[in-house]
Amino acid sequence: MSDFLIACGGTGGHLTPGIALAEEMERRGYSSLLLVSKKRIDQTLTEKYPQRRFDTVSGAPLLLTVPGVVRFVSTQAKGFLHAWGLIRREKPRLVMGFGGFTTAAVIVAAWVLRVPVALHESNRVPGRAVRALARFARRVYLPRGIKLPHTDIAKLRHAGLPVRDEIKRRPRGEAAEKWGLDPNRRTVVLLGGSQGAQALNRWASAAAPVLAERGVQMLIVTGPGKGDGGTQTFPDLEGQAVATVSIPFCDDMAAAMSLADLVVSRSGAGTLAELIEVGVPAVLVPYPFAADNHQSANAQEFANHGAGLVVEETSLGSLTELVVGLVLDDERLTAMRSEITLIARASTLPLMFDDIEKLATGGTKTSPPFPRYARA
Ligand SMILES: CC(=O)N[C@H]1[C@@H](OP(=O)(O)OP(=O)(O)OC[C@H]2O[C@@H](n3ccc(=O)[nH]c3=O)[C@H](O)[C@@H]2O)O[C@H](CO)[C@@H](O)[C@@H]1O
Repeated sequence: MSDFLIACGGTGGHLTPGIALAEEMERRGYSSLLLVSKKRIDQTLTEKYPQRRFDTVSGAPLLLTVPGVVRFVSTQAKGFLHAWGLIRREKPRLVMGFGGFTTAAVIVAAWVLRVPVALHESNRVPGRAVRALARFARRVYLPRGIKLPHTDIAKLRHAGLPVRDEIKRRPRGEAAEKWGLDPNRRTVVLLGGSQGAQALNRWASAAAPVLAERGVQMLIVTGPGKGDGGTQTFPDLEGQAVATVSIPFCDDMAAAMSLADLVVSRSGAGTLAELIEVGVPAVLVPYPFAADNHQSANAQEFANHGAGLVVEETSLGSLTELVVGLVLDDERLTAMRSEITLIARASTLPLMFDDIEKLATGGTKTSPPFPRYARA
């Protein structure tokens, strides 16, 4: 039995908020089962949480080709049957979906079995899954200011993205030691989302000696399968060695962010929420092929708050100069960090958690207690 089934597979940006929700609900005395995909990133991330219960659900994104549609239908059907069995066995109070291709089958199965459903959209352009599934949900959580057309507004709430308990600022020395870096040097950390970003990795390799010359060290998270990792050193203007460390996957994002004076990153909603939690300014390079260009919308919002800058991938040629200027500019970095503190203070996450708990226990007018679905 699980109080919550949380469908959160497919990318790190879907999975980590699912873990964060499970952590919060555990504090409130509820159990959760997290449903993830069979993708390598899900398996890598889940290994870090042996104390949590995970299950895998089939699913594939909808590609508009004949094999793509066949694969979508067959994996969703398989996912539906599996989810049906799980819901009957686990008897959840609520099924929560964080979007993505593994959400659909689980949400539809829950709706058919009359289990309350809630959805969460983290991006500033709602994804296809959340748009299509909103009709089955009693509640849809959206980023502040984002609308979902054709959906009963009584269902909609604005809320941020839950981040895992471990995502807290840590002592810089401890973080530097983890990767053999110097706690007293300016540091740029490169992040490419959960899959890594080749274009940013190429930029970082070319920029590392230039940054080192100005005394700036780098930690580069290349993404799984996109590099072997290792340490290189380059001289600064006095001939002192400055390190650049590459790692394929970061299992301690709080430490990486705590070490950074400045992050250079893709603008997935997960990374942005974590940057806000740890309080780190960023130069954001949106993934240009994200659905409906949602990473640009995410990045623009972060920049509009004064927390960072946006550079399009087509302008990577100017990125090194911009990063060198910014990471050595104390006044600007301090101003950006204060803006981030203001964003963090405006968080409505506690309200969202209360609301989810109420939905699960039958406590709101818009969410009547589970009709015709009896908890055993
Ligand atoms: C290419 C693509 O479609 N990306 C989407 C994907 O982002 P994607 O999952 O790539 O990136 P996000 O920034 O949203 O989230 C990454 C998550 O993985 C964690 N992490 C990442 C790398 C690592 O080495 N270790 C680690 O733990 C991060 O701490 C974070 O929690 O889902 C997001 C949420 O729908 C979307 O906003 C993104 O546009």
